[in-house]
Amino acid sequence: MSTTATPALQVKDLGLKIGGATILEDVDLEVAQGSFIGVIGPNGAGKTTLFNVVSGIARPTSGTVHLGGRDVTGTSVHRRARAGLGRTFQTSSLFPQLSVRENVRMASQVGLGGSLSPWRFPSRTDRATREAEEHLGEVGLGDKLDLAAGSLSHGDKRKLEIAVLRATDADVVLLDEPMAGVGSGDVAGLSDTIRQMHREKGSTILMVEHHMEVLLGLVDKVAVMYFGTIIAFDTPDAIMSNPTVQSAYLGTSA
Ligand SMILES: Nc1ncnc2c1ncn2[C@@H]1O[C@H](COP(=O)(O)OP(=O)(O)OP(=O)(O)O)[C@@H](O)[C@H]1O
Repeated sequence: MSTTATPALQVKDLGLKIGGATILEDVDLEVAQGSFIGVIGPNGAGKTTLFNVVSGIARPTSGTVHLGGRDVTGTSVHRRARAGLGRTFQTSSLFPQLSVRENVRMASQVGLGGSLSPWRFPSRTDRATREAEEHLGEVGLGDKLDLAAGSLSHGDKRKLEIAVLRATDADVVLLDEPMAGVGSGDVAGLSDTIRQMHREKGSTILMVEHHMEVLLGLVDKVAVMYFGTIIAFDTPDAIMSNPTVQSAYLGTSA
């Protein structure tokens, strides 16, 4: 199989049972390299759980996860991050007391192959700082480098998370509701930032987002989850006119 034909991410027959409850069942998804996939579905459909299984936070009870053709099903979160997987969470994962620059610099340092010990690779640390400032300029936080991350507005925190992701140099990026809690004035800017990350870096992106207008404006394909499984995976137009999707999820208000 040629490299370009290898999917960036492949989940096969994925299942997760917790206690007596089936959270995921028979989830199959093949994501081509460089594509941008939206993941939608009603509350509790299993979207975040799928991201948790893909990133290694949760272990599936059946099925496999492959990243770039490599089986990572039993591996740790850390190992998957090293294999090029990055993600954001519904709630922020920033270091609130550290500066905006420092949050991204640490990610850059790791992305450059260094450790988190600044005294061990001083030259890399300098490069990491330069890169961090570049990424922060790209997301529109160039004038907030020295502020504590915790003092930023919600919209700016989400931009900072995107800058952190860019710095980690992740090939496959999972964005979990990046627009949640973002004010209407920040939605377009954040959406542009995500689009830019996808286009310039060629990252493969999977994004859970309830803000349908934003999602449909960004993605190539949409996966629809319903009761722990994927009931449709197609282009936005095909999804919007799919009768199964309409009756299961979108309803008459779509
Ligand atoms: N650790 C757990 N223990 C028990 N049930 C869980 C656990 N994690 C998730 N669930 C259940 O699994 C189902 C799927 O949850 P999940 O958060 O993945 O849904 P979601 O599609 O992301 O929802 P939302 O859009 O509201 O974020 C829910 O019914 C949830 O209560």
